[in-house]
Amino acid sequence: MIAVQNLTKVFRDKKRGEIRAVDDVSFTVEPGRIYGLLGANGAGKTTTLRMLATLLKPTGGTAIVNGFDVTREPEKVRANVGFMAASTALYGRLTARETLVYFGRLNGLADAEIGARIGRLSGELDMDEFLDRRVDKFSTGMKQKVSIARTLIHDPAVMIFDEPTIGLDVMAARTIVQFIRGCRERGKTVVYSTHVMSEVEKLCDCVGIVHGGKLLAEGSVPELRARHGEQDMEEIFVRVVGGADGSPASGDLRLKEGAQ
Ligand SMILES: Nc1ncnc2c1ncn2[C@@H]1O[C@H](COP(=O)(O)OP(=O)(O)OP(=O)(O)O)[C@@H](O)[C@H]1O
Repeated sequence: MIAVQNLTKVFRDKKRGEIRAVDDVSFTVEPGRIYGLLGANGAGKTTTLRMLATLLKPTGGTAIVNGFDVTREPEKVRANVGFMAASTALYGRLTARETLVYFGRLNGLADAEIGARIGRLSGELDMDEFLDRRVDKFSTGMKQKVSIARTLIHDPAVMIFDEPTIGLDVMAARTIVQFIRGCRERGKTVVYSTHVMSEVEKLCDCVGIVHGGKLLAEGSVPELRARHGEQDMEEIFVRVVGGADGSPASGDLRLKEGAQ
């Protein structure tokens, strides 16, 4: 489970001054659920996920991940989390299998366990055909699959994906969406960031619309549709974000405040 309360991250930038990248954000994700952070470039998605994965320290607020506090117990959080960053790099000279063995050992797994995990992940992510080829010759989709498998080699309870299908073709993206659904079925707690509306519709049990570091609206896709009297997620997104930018206020802010 993930419980985020009033999470805030302020960066101090020489040129831009104080940037509230994440501003008083609260949400929870239960095991067996997928929470989607939906936002445009610069909304604060990556910063939120990096704090959950203990790669950045919050300026304020708390985040409890699988029972551990990201600030006070970062090692325990890391042991229970798999974080697939948009910028995950791979060693070009290793094969996919060597990469996974390497990260499995780094996570303290025994070789037999690593072998079993590779077999399972490779099947689920459709990697069998290129498992023993060098990573530097891989397509973007193949690399992304290796990145995901590498991130989840220790079978963590909490899985965090930062825009996992960005730049992928339809087939590779489908495999990854299918894979994330499978994680939910196995009871994992999944947080996922994207700006692709159709993926949110297909995948997320709950969607949080973020903009300017703030969580402006939250709910399942059917709830958001009913609240706005609108079927199209893109239209709902534009209304929520537009409301925050000064056009006639959307009801979401008030509804969220009312719910707290
Ligand atoms: N290390 C940093 N120093 C200063 N500002 C930062 C830093 N990291 C992020 N920011 C700023 O914080 C804000 C939120 O960035 P973030 O990367 O979290 O957004 P995002 O929603 O993930 O966007 P994208 O889809 O482009 O990845 C942006 O204004 C960004 O420029």
